[in-house]
Amino acid sequence: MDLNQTRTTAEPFSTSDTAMLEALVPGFGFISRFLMSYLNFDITAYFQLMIAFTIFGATFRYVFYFIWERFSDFFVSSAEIRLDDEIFSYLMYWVSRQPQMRRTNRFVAGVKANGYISDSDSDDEDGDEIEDETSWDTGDSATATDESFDTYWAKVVSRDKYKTLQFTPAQGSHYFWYKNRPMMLTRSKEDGATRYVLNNERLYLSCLGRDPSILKSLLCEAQQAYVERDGNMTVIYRGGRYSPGSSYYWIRCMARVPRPLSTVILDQSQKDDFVDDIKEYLHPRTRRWYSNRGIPYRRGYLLYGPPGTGKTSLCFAAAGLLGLKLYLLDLNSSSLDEESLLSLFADLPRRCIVLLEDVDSAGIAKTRGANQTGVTASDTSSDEDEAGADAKVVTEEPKKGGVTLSGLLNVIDGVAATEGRILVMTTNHADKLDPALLRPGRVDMTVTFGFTSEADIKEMFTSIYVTMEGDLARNQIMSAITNGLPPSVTAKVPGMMDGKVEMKGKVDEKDQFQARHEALRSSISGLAAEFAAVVPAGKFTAAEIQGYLLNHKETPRTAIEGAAEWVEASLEKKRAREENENSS
Ligand SMILES: Nc1ncnc2c1ncn2[C@@H]1O[C@H](COP(=O)(O)OP(=O)(O)OP(=O)(O)O)[C@@H](O)[C@H]1O
Repeated sequence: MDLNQTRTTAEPFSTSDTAMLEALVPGFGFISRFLMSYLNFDITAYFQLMIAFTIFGATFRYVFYFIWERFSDFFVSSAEIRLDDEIFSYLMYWVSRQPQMRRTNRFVAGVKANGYISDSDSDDEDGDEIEDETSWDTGDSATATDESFDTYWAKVVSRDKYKTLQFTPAQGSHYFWYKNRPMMLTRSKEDGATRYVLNNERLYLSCLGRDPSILKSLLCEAQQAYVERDGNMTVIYRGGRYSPGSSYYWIRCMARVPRPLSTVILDQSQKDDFVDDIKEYLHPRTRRWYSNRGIPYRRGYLLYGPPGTGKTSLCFAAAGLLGLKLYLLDLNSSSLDEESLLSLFADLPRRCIVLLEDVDSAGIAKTRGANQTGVTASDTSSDEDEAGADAKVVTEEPKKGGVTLSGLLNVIDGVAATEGRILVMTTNHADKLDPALLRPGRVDMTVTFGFTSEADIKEMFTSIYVTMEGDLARNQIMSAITNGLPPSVTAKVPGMMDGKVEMKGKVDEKDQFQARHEALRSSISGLAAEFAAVVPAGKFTAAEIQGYLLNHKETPRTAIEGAAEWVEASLEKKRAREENENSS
């Protein structure tokens, strides 16, 4: 066949057409020449057909989407879930646990449950810890030697190298069955998403039919699954950002075992007053009472005292006792501005505790100029102070970055401030705080923490050395009940000889534990008195005493013997620090 002739007769395009095609479809000339020379196939002869197919395809696609959209409007129910809402985490958590979803061939792999909660939130971690501990404990306590620890530790270390992989569906649509109904989950990134992966993601959950109740029931189930994994743990959120430059959210950071209030060493009446006041505030009649009188339903507390005296511990214990979530916010962050603060407070649930730690160091205390006077919460009820303070708010110069005092005051009790939350602020220097921050309505109760009294020291000692039921695996309770106490101590405890428990007949293990526990506790109280006689009252914080005792946590006798030396060294250090501070 004459190639030149074929080309001239079959070529329906002029040179300029071919040039245009080359511009539209890069490589067109090369492909067409290649097909012609090797396969003797003239692509240009079919070009019109191809264009017709393309137009048909595009039209079909458009029509298909048009019909699908109309169909969806009438026959599909759909729920949109946004990233900045907690329900996003509920659904991701639920989805990541669905066997059908685990089989999807397009997924996001990660070591976090869904990428929206922090590492420490890994819900399985605590469980693993307990499992490991139990498997270590189940050996005979007498043989719980270095060797068994080494085995346990090798297991923990090797497991920690491998974080559990979690899989969530990738962007696009995924289909699954829920309660015998076909469902579709679409994960998409909306316009405006930045290079940060997490920005602006949405989930769409759809089902056939105009009745959305199946979607609501799935979302409720997801919420239940998410909430149930916390059990009675105290859930802690912190105000933070998913990425630099993005907005502030409350990010769930962990769920911790609640701290019993009894483990916080503080005057019992102070503890009772604090907790009773919160309980009274949370009572539904109080809410009615506030609203009937037009008083904003808010309550604020100031926990004031030297570092390490138990302010945070009390707040955490109260949250655990009342089953409230704890929201932590660091006012020192320079990226936190007033708008973020407002939106964070607006996002708070109705009942929760917001903890602002060390408000004195947040910079807001120093923005009010030099005319500050030493003020405590009790001073603040004076109208004069209040008026003066509020007047100062108006003249305050806005700070560059960070939160200003007026910004904080607005959030706490401005017109747009949220109602129902409990605000707890802690400080080491109440005198540095502006009176406006401390006035009633913002701070309604002050709890003062101080150095340990003699009774506190005894209580700390007892709480460290007494064996608690939860400390040990069940089969270790009896043998380890002596808790390292030397025979000289345990021999004096009824029913206990040379550190061993006398078993008289078959007695319920738990009752025996209780009886021995009581006996041992009274014997430890003797040691506690000895310790308290050496450690002077009013000189040390609970954290300091706890720190010392933890160095001898198995050997109370050694702790008592070394106490005098520790007291002297610690007091000397304190004196030197004070002198340093005074001279500088
Ligand atoms: N009153 C207390 N009762 C029991 N434990 C305490 C007490 N005070 C401090 N501790 C222990 O000391 C450590 C620090 O306590 P915590 O964080 O509550 O002190 P803080 O007063 O909030 O300190 P800071 O002002 O530095 O934040 C914790 O491990 C806690 O268990």
